[in-house]
Amino acid sequence: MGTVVDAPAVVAEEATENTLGGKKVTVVFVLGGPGSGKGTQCANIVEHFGFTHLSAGDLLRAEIKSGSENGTMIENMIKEGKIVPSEVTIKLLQDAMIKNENDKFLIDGFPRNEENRAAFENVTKISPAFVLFFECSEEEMERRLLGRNQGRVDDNIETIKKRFKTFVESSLPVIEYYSSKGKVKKIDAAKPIPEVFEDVKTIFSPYAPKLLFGAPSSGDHIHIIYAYPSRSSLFSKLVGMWGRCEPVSKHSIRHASSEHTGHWSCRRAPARPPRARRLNTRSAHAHRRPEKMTAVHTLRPQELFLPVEASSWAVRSRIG
Ligand SMILES: Nc1ncnc2c1ncn2[C@@H]1O[C@H](COP(=O)(O)OP(=O)(O)O)[C@@H](O)[C@H]1O
Ligand SMILES: O=c1ccn([C@@H]2O[C@H](COP(=O)(O)OP(=O)(O)O)[C@@H](O)[C@H]2O)c(=O)[nH]1
Repeated sequence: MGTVVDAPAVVAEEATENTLGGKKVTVVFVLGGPGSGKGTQCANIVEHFGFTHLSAGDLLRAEIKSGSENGTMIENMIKEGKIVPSEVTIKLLQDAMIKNENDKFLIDGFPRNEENRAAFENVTKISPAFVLFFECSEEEMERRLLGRNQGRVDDNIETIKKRFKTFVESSLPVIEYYSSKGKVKKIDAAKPIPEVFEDVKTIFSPYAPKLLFGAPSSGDHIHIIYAYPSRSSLFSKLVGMWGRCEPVSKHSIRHASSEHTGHWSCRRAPARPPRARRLNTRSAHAHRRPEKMTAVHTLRPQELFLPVEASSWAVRSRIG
C-alpha cells in the first residue's frame, strides 16, 4: 500500500503585485452603508495620515457632470440605488490613482459587490492592505442621509431604501469575503464623529508620519528630518501647516524599505500675486520663488531622532 500524501492545498490566487503605473501602492477600502460616515472619516484620515481619498461615488458623479457618454447610464443607476458596471468604476479609480503622485489611497464606497471586487483585483492586481468597515444601524444612517443637504439625487427616502437593500444583498458579501481573509477592521460608526475618529486613528497608527526632527530656524525657514511613508504627502502636510511653503533644497534623500528618510529645507513663499496679475504659470512661479536661499539650521547628531508627530510639532514650534 502506498502512503497517502496530502495533495498540496489549492490556494486561491491573490492579487499581490500592488503596483500601478510603476509605483508600489497601498490601498485601503473604506466600506459601510450609505450615510455611515465614510466620506467624513476619509477627510480626517487624509489630514492626519497623508492618504489620498478616492470616493467612487464622487468619481461617478464627476463623470456625469463631465458630459461623458456614460453619464446618463450612471445617473440612472445612482437614482435607482443600483451598482454601476465594474469596468466604468474601475477605469475611473485606476486613472485617478495613476494620475496622483501619492502612493497611499483610500478607496471609499468600492467594491460594492463581489463582481466589483474580483474585477478590481484582476484588472489592477491590487489587493487592499485592509478594509475599514463602518458599522451603523439603518435608522441612524437614514437620519444622516436625510440631513446631508448636498443636493444629491439619491438622498431621498425612496432611493435610500433601495440603497440599503443593495448594501445588504450585494455589499455585505464583500465584507464577509475580506473578513474570511482576516482583513476587515470594524468600526462602531454610530458614535459621534470625533469618537469614531479616535478608533480610526488607532487603526491607522502604523501610517502616522514620524517627524524625526523639526526645528524652526532663522526667519521663516524650517529644517526637518523625517521618516514618512511618502515624501509628497509630507510636503502637502507642510503646505497645509504653513499656507504656502516651498522646498529650497533637498539632501540625502535615502530610500529605506518603504520609507523615505532625508531632510528638506523649506521656507515660506511670499504671498501669491492677485489672480489678475498671474498672466501665465511661468511668471506666477517666478514671482513666488524666494529670492535667495539663506543659511539653514545645521543639525547636530544629538538633535536627530526626536520623535514628534507632525501635528503636535506644528503646535510646539508655533508655526501654522
Ligand atoms: N459619526 C457621525 N455622527 C453623526 N453624523 C455623522 C457622523 N458621520 C458623518 N455624519 C454626517 O452624516 C452625513 C453622511 O456622512 P458621509 O460621511 O457623507 O457618509 P457616507 O460617505 O458613508 O455616505 C453627513 O452629513 C455627515 O456630516
Ligand atoms: O463603486 C461604486 C460607488 C458608487 N456607486 C453608485 O453611487 C451611489 C452613491 O455612492 P456613494 O458611495 O457616493 O454614496 P453612499 O452610498 O455612501 O451615500 C451608489 O448608491 C451607487 O449607485 C456605484 O455604482 N459604484
